[in-house]
Amino acid sequence: MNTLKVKSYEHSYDIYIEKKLRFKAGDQLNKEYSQIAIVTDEHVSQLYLEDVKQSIDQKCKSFIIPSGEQSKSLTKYEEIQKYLLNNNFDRHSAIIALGGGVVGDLAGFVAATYMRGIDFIQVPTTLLAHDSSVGGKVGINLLDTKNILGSFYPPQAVIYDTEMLQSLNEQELRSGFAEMVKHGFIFNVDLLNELKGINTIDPSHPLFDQWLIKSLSVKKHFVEQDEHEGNIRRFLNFGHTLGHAIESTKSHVTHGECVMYGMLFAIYLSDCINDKDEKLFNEELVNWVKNLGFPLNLINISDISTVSDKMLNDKKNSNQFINFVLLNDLGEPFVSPFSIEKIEEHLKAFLDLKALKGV
Ligand SMILES: O=C(O)C(=O)C[C@@H](O)[C@H](O)[C@H](O)COP(=O)(O)O
Repeated sequence: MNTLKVKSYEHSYDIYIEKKLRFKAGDQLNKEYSQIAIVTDEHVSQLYLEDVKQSIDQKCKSFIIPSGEQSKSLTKYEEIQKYLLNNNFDRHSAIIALGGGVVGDLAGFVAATYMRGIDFIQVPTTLLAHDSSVGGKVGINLLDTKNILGSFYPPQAVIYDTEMLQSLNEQELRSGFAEMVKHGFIFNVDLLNELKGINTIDPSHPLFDQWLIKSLSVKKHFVEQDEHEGNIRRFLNFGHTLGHAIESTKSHVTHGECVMYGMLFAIYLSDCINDKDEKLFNEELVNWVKNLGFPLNLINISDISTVSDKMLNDKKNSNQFINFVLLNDLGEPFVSPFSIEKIEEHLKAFLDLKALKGV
């Protein structure tokens, strides 16, 4: 089995990566708990809840939430807390988050705050969750603003059965793939080049698990050095400043699709700042992204004021300046502050690019 150990202030934890791991998820729990609540969503529960439940030889209940981002809410947070309380979950109990980023973020935040913190274990079922299940960021949305209530609360373990990725649809695969590409852009250029060699996202590709491990290793690299995002962890937010703003205003697009669009803008912005002859934003990049099926028409001129308003709520901001993660070069991220007026100007020019308009 492939294992990555992640160091954390609280405790170190392992990421286990192997096909069919859901059938032996229970073996990776290294404690006897008084009770376990598996939090999952309507879709995943039908596919994998029984497999995971059966692998656990401990007292186990389940709580099922509606699938989708709207579940990352105060209402669902409160419902799960009440469920735990009404079912006498104590400090020696645990939560297993079985699902994608929504389940992991919500269940993790519940675990972080119930009785001031109980154990939680991430069992990611999506490609996107390779990113969200590692690093301890847990939280929910408020008033359409992404992840604005939350905490850093590392899991006890991440149990990743990559066979489950085969049940994802194209849009879900794209969503997670964007985060793998992000890890390539900000740190592992070899990974980026390998990913650029493919034109379909296929989790049964013989190298897919290895790419995933490389991507997880980039995440590990940043979170181990700056767990609470005082400095370099901000680089993991590449593409998210615009990405989150778009995501909170559109319902039909996924997190990763918005992040990919946000990365394209950040790359364009990097070129404007760097003023080098060789541009990072080029037609080849746009065509690759387009051929993978990423939507490149997520916003138009009339959306600019709405998304820039949303960007003002970004957690990286300081003194009304929007801190964008940009690239000096591939694998060389840095953070640069912009006024909202400057960003709006750049966004207008970006939307006017021929490469984007041609789609
Ligand atoms: O782990 C991080 O740090 C990241 O920024 C990774 C992001 O890909 C992830 O989407 C994260 O949840 C975003 O966090 P936020 O602080 O921007 O809400």
